[in-house]
Amino acid sequence: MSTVHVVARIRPLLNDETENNIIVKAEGNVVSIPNPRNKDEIFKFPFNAVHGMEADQAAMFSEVSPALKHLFAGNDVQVFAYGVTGTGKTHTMRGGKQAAQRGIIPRLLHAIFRRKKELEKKSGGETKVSVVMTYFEIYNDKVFDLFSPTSKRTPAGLPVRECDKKTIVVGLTEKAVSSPAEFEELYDKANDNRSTSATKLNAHSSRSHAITCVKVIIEGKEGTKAGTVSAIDLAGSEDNRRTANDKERMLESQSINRSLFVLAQCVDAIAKKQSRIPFRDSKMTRILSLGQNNCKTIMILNLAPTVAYHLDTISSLNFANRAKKIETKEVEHETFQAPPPPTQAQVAAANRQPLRPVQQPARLNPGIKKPTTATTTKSTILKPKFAGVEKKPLQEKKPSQDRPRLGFPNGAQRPSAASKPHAAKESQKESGLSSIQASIEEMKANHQREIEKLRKEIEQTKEDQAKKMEQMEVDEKTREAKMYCLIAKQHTAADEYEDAILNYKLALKLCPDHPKILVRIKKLKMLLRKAEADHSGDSEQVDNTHPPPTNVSAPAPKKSGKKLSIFRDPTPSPGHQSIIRSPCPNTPRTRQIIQAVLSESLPAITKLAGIGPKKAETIITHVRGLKAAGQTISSLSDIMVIPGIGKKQVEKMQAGLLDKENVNPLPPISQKLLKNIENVDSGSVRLVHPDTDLAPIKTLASEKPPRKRKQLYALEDEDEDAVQSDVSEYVDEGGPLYGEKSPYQSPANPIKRHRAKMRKLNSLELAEENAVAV
Ligand SMILES: Nc1ncnc2c1ncn2[C@@H]1O[C@H](COP(=O)(O)OP(=O)(O)OP(=O)(O)O)[C@@H](O)[C@H]1O
Repeated sequence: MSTVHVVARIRPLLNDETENNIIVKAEGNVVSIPNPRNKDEIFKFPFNAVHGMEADQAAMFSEVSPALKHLFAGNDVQVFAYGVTGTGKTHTMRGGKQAAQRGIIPRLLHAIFRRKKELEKKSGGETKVSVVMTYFEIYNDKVFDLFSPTSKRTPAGLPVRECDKKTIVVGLTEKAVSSPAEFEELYDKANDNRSTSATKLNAHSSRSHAITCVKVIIEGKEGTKAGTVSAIDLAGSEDNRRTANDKERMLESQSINRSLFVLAQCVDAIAKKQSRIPFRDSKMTRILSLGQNNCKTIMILNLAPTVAYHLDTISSLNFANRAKKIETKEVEHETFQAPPPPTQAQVAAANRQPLRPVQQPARLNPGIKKPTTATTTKSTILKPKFAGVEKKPLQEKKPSQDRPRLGFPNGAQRPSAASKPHAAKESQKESGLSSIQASIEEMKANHQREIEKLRKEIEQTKEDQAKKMEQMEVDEKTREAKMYCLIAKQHTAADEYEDAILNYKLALKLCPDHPKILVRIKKLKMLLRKAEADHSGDSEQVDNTHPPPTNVSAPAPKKSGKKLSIFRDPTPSPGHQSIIRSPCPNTPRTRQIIQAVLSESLPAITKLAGIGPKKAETIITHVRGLKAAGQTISSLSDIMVIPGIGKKQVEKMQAGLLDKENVNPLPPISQKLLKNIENVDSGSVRLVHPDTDLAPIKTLASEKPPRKRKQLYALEDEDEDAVQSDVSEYVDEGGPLYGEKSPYQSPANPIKRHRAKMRKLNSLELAEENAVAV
């Protein structure tokens, strides 16, 4: 009976690691590491051997080579490397290509072939040694043959079966190997099939547990015996907060961590001598069957020296501390006569010995004797001298002679356990205590990490909520500002610049310093100033130059946008043609409505859409009242306030006019223009604003009057359009304020406006020509 032989190896510093970060030290056969919670307290973990950073590959193999004797005696040997990712497991087991860098597995094979040669030579050819090999990996809890190409893999992997209480991988390729060179070739090729990837912690991280099984069959005079050495390069546990793994790597990592967790649980259960050991919870533990295989087991504990791995290193040390207590019985295989050539199942079966926990031998393998108390005692006595953690403070405070102390000063040697059984017991107790203490520390640290994580998550959630609230506020403001802008546009469309400015100012309060709103306000203010300035001058001009139409009084210009009007120069010089543009208060449609209203004529007013005789009478009464008070109607808003006439009614009137215009083949504008041209006197052009109610001139009806009307409308509406279009463009630009199109968007887009301008120029030229011709 022997325990698992645990050898710790501390890897050297990597390029990105510095000496002042070293915390793990090799002191004889003890690994020392500070308590993560209290740096002054040093934990000490004794093992069968400890190799420091300077240890080479040959030194590591020296820990394994004695097991060759057992192998050639027909025993099984198991070597496995355990440790966190990036601690040097693959380096230890496989190593590099150069002879000095070769790891345990190639060195084992070389040693096997050397011994084979010696044996065969010594026996004078009577003994024949053959070597058969299988190599497979457990990736995401599935078994894949590394001797067969990855393209031949099935998604489910190879099945694992229990046969005669042994774990067998069905369908593995067995390769007979006759020389080290042949092995090297096979091994290198198979390693290409192994699942490795770059992670943040290791550029060539093993994503699987790789298991190399080498069966040595010795045929001699006395019969045949076979021993198998299994070398296992376990994948490393990973802290996924540090790996920055992607989705695929995370899945691998979860599988790796899970299988290692099950392994730790198995080790715990074995150490506590529990009846149920959860081997079947993962394929790796099923195949590894730690402590159940009656074979010599060597565990290489790979450690990183730096503080970055502090907690992981403590976790690994605890695991190894428990694993070293696992007892295994080395059972020599029965020698048998004339063996048939090994079948695939037999080779696989031979990879594992009958498994049974030492404490329940009868249950799993009734053929093997239950260990006696004496055996157990012997095993206990052979426990390492240094057992567990040294607790300096405790030791200094309570140096009582009567009470057993919890630790020893650094470097102090406990008397040999074999010579002093009482001391050995004490040492065992202390070891147990210190390992419990280390576990508690580890648990505390884990809890602390969890709490930290939760705290961060809560903070993050709070931050997110605050951001959401802020965003909601901004959205609300934007919505409100949008509304104000739309109202402002509506006012702009109705030439109510003051109201428009007011609404833009309200929008500006919600979106301070918004450049486009500022520009809009500036423009509107300019327009307002101009309209006010024009108001006085223009009304005089209109009054002077054009008497009001017979039945419609002229509209009074209100604070409104600049409109273009073409009128006769009051003092034209003979032979001189002049075209003078003057601002005009309202759009033609608005003016038409105002004219009708001011006409106080029942038929003219009832012509307006939605106005019946009753409403017309109300309007006439209202207008007369105003006139009596020395006031007049000068804008649509003046009409809106007439009792019984609201905003909707005015919109109806506008819509009605629009419809009429669309069906009228010869609208008054063109007629007015032509009449004026006809009436031109002494060579000067007289183009009037098309408000005058003139009779149609049929002779010139062929000049596509609707187009002319449009041209003039475009001409007159140009500035208003520009404002509207700007607002629309503003909306179209999808600035922070405006997400949707305004229903008040200008009908004329920039191209149309440009075309209208061109048409306007053409029409003016045409008008001039016509005037001259007349
Ligand atoms: N003893 C050593 N001497 C020199 N370099 C080493 C030693 N041990 C490890 N390294 C280097 O450390 C790095 C990580 O080693 P390795 O890939 O063997 O880690 P691992 O434990 O197998 O990681 P994983 O579990 O992710 O596969 C490699 O670059 C390796 O060369």
